[in-house]
Amino acid sequence: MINKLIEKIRKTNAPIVVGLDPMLNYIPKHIQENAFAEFGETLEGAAEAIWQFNKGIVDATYDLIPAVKPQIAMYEQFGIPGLQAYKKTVDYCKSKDLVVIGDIKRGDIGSTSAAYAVGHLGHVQVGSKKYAGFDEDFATVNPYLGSDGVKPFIEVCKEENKGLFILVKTSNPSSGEFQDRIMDGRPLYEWVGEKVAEWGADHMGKEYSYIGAVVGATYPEMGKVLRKLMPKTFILVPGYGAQGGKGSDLVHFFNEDGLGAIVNSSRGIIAAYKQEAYAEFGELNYADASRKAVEVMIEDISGALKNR
Ligand SMILES: O=C(O)c1cc(=O)[nH]c(=O)n1[C@@H]1O[C@H](COP(=O)(O)O)[C@@H](O)[C@H]1O
Repeated sequence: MINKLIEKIRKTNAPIVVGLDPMLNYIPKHIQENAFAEFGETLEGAAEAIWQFNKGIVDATYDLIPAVKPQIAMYEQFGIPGLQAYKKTVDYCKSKDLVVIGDIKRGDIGSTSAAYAVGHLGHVQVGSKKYAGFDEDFATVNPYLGSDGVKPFIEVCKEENKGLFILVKTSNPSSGEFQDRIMDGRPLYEWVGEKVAEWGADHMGKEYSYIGAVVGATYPEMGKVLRKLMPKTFILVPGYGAQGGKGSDLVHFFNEDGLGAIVNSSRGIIAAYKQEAYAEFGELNYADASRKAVEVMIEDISGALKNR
């Protein structure tokens, strides 16, 4: 799957991911009203609204981008109907040939991680039959429980030709509270980065490993160090746009081959129509505003990479 992701990045010339993180307050009124007219002001109504909203964005952007990253919490808040909207979104994006990164941030003791891995990336055995669960292409993993919490995910990726992005240095303001703590002379995130590179070395695609890392756009200096520490690791870089990351901050997340990173923006794309810069589109044309925001993001990142 890492090979497909790289191939699609080359084809689109866009090392970006659109984060499908729908909140009801970003969803245009006409979509909410239609969904509520059919299903009432219920969890089913909310789930229908987020699905219709996502479909509009995917239809307007799929030809420009290699991948999407639905964040499962945004769906889980609407209970079972929300999870059904998550699955519908995953399947629809796959039908549009997009690579789907399930942002599930799981990680537990080995046996529980194995169940998470099967449910999201693998197939579960039911009697003589096997079934896929959510069936994303990649999943995000929290490595805090150590190797035995991560390895079951790696095993399933190997069997199923899937991939991971493992949290190394997160984009949020307090990520340093634990991740930057110095242990044996180096920050914890470097130890984690080194471990991710080690896990990845045994699980290579053609050019990069299918065991990737997550490093926030909001910490460009740390990104530079981690890029060098994990040369064959693909880095998912969230924190662009709504959290303040810009193209010029991101050049060192990429290798000399122009590859090695993929930058996520969620609110900056899906709620673009709410920004002054895209106000001309209006609420009805929210998806066109998202398309424009994708074009601007691609230009910002590729411009920065050209000028480095
Ligand atoms: O794993 C992630 O994707 C992630 C890691 C991280 O360090 N920071 C981070 O923001 N994310 C996710 O990336 C998305 C960022 O959303 P926006 O700030 O709206 O672009 C959310 O889905 C977050 O859960």
